[in-house]
Amino acid sequence: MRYRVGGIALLGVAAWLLPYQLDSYAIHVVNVMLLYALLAIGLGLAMGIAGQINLAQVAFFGVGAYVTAILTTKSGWGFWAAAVVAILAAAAIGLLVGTPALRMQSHYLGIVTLGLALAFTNWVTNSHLAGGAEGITGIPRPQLPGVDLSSEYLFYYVELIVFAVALAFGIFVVRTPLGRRMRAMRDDALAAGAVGVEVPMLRMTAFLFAGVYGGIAGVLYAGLIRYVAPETFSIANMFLLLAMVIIGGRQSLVGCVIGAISLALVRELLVDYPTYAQVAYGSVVVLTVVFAPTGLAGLPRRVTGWLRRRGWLPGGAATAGALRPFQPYGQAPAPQAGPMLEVTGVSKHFRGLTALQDITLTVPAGQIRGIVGPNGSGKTTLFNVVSGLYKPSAGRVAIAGTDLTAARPYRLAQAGIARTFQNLRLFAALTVRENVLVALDRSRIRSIWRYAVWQVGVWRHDRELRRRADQILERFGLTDFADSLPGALPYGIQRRVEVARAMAATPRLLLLDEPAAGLNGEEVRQLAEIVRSIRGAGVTVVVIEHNMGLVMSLCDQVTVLSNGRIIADGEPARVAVDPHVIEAYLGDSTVIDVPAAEEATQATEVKL
Ligand SMILES: Nc1ncnc2c1ncn2[C@@H]1O[C@H](COP(=O)(O)OP(=O)(O)OP(=O)(O)O)[C@@H](O)[C@H]1O
Repeated sequence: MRYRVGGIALLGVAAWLLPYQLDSYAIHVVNVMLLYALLAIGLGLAMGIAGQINLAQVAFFGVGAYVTAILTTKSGWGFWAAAVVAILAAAAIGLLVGTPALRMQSHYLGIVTLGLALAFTNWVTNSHLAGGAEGITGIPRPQLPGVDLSSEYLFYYVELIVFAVALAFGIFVVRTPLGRRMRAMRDDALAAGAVGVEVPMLRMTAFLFAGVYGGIAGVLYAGLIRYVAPETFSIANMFLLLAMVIIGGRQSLVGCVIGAISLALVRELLVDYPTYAQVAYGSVVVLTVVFAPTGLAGLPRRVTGWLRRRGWLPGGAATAGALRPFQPYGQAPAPQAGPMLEVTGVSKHFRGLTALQDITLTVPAGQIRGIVGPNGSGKTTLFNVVSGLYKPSAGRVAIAGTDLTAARPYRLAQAGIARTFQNLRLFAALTVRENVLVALDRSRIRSIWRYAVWQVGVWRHDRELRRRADQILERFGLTDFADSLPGALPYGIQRRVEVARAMAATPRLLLLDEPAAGLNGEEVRQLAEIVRSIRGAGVTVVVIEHNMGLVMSLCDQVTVLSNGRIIADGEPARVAVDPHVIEAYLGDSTVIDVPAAEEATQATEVKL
């Protein structure tokens, strides 16, 4: 930490003294470089951190610059008043461009945002108001009392301060709950929604940030160059910006800055060879994507990892440590009597296929309900409908008496549903602690104003969340793995992390989708203990399982699905000998071998 503060102070001093070493052309180059760095931070936040492909960053830049130019030259506004409106306009355009992200993602979103950026370039090229292809000249010099901003040397200091604040703010966002939720959304939007992350609003927030950073860069550009023209905001420059972010490392804001500065320098060196410059950028991007997908910023970690794997560097076993015993929850008073989950007449059709047909079931509060059935019988589809991932084609779902049919996953998570997934959906680029932290955080997107005006409050909230996350990790015996990435851990531990993450959301209803899949006999025994303790803490549990031993020993009641219909429902022992059930599983009436409850969780599992 001390080294880090020292390093930052040293960089600050170097940046402050830099103009003394530069001639007037060089300081101009540095000023333009800082603008690119600002744009790259905005793009890094939206694309690298939040995973929203944004090819309109150059248009946000243009909106900032053009609004300043138009208001100052055509309406006679002062520079700073125009600057405020320009940044607000860029933020609004950011939100507008972001709306397609509510419906589409990945390359589709890229194409749409690129289209909107092209529309902007076309508009400014053809608009009388924006000065057409010639652009707008005569933007007044920004005034600051006692500072002559017509000097590029002094303008550098304005840019430097804005840049330092913008970078510090970006890093603050990334390291606190908002950035963590954005990273979780980037890794797995579906799982993020299931732990209560307000995915649609968060996507818009990412574009809002991109718009604000673009707008600020645009205002500074207008103040620095005092002339705007369409070619500055062209698609070629958008790709240059994209290259900066990819080369630097889009998941690190410092990486984005390094990329922006490096490529702006290369651009300067190749300014007399524009054809070669394009080829050079393209080649460097391809080489980066192939050999260093995490960009320059990720290189040190990749190199040290490589050296460790070869034994040339000591330590580094991310998974070192032991899974400790689970510490049971305290006994909570029995939850209020009445149904926790009511599914009434639910059907789900996928084009021609009927995955669920008229499903009606009620799970009383405090019960452990098993859902079993042959492969493809509709169990996971039922979970997906209950947890809001699928809209039912018909029927309704109510949680504790409140109708929440087809509510969005994050709404259902906020209403008290948590779930795990059959194929484990942990946030791969977040540590185990961060996975738990995302679920713990109940703050709503409407409180993001605190990031702008009350950072201390955000920081305190984060510290409190970390304290609680460590308690949860301790309860689940995961303390030793708090800083590991989930992918580095054995499968059984990952399954436990997923249960811990679900419980961090303090649910009333926990849905476990095949929690014993891939676990050995001892791990299954521990899982049963954990689930019983969770129920003891007042949480209703619904569990999909193929391990009949576990179902028999754990569940109060079992519902059997076959071909999307309920074919049996009742006490485990009765259901297991139901001829319909046996027929559904085996296609004949051979009685299935069900272990007695007490030996049920032994390794003699009956896999159905
Ligand atoms: N998104 C989807 N699009 C089309 N068909 C789907 C979709 N999701 C599920 N299905 C189909 O619905 C049926 C039920 O699938 P589901 O995954 O719910 O079964 P399951 O009982 O959970 O099976 P398993 O035990 O193998 O997990 C299957 O035929 C499956 O192919």
